[in-house]
Amino acid sequence: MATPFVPRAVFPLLDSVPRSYYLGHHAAGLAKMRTMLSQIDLIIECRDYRVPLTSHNPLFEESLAGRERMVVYTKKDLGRKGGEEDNKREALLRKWHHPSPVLFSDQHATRDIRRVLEHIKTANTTRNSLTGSHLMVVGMPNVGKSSLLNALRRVGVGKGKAAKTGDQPGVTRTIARSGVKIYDAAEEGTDGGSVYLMDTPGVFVPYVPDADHMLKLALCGSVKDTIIPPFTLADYLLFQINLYGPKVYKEYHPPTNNVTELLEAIARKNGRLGKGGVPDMEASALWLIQRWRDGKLGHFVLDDVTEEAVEKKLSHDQVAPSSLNQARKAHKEVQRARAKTRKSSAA
Ligand SMILES: Nc1nc2c(ncn2[C@@H]2O[C@H](COP(=O)(O)OP(=O)(O)OP(=O)(O)O)[C@@H](O)[C@H]2O)c(=O)[nH]1
Repeated sequence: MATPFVPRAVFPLLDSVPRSYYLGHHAAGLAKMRTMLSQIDLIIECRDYRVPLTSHNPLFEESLAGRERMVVYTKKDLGRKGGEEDNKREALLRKWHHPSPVLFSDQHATRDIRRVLEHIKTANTTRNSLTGSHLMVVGMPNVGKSSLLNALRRVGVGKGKAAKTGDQPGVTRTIARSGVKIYDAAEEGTDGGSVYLMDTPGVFVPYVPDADHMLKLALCGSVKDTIIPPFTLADYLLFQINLYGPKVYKEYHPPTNNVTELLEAIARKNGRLGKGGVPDMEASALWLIQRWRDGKLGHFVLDDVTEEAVEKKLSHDQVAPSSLNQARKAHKEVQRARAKTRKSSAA
């Protein structure tokens, strides 16, 4: 009888995975957001539904404190299975962010977008009806900020796309002079002014605590695909898929923990062969990753959201170095300590 498949319980901690992706336009964007804060009535913070804990950026807490906030978990369609587990997770996230409202959205689901709009309007009735309300959408790179802005505009004022979107991070790099109208009070005949939403560039955390965080964020597209080798990322994806359900790739290979075997099978089936019929592993790795990002290899959440995990995250953020220089220093210290350990064990 064949032995049952056992997925890997842990993924090896890889020292080679970079732990920072804090770019010039992230820092510049954040600095600009800070200067604009006094004109902003409400901040919409976007986080990725698939990584609710990992896509939390303490920089926003630190830099944009003191403003009313709403948290929107984007790309719900890619993470939600539609069961009790999802309800439990969502309840926990609501508790975590209380008293800020928490919403979950799929950019194409008009019902979700309408719900976000309703919350915005409720907050808006208490504001200045002459100048209107000015909102800012913030979040990690590629989390779906511009898409949310476009969806709110579509549902709110029935107009087309105003912000450029794309499947790689860094499409929005600057902040426009004025916001985009997403609600017209005169047209609707309501109290409170119209609502304008300002798009901002995605801002990455200065320094992620470990390789696992970086791999999750890279899988969700917060990091450019050139930063982590596709083979490593595909291996991490396979590790995650196997925990969820290894049958999703059954048309290519039976359940396996060996990414080389799976990528070779994909290359053969998709005809991605190089000279002499050698499987193109990189092309297959990128294809596998993209297929998951498109929601074609299962819908699941990469973070394990429990009371304990939320507590841990909160206490880590409180003690973790948040400034970039401190973060770099801490990273170098860790590297030095590792090198020292390696040297002494080699001696
Ligand atoms: N499936 C799904 N995809 C989404 C959703 N929202 C956004 N996306 C996709 O995610 C990718 C990134 O979306 P953007 O709106 O450009 O993300 P951003 O946060 O503005 O990105 P930056 O410019 O890096 O700050 C695009 O390919 C979108 O089509 C969603 O609700 N569901």
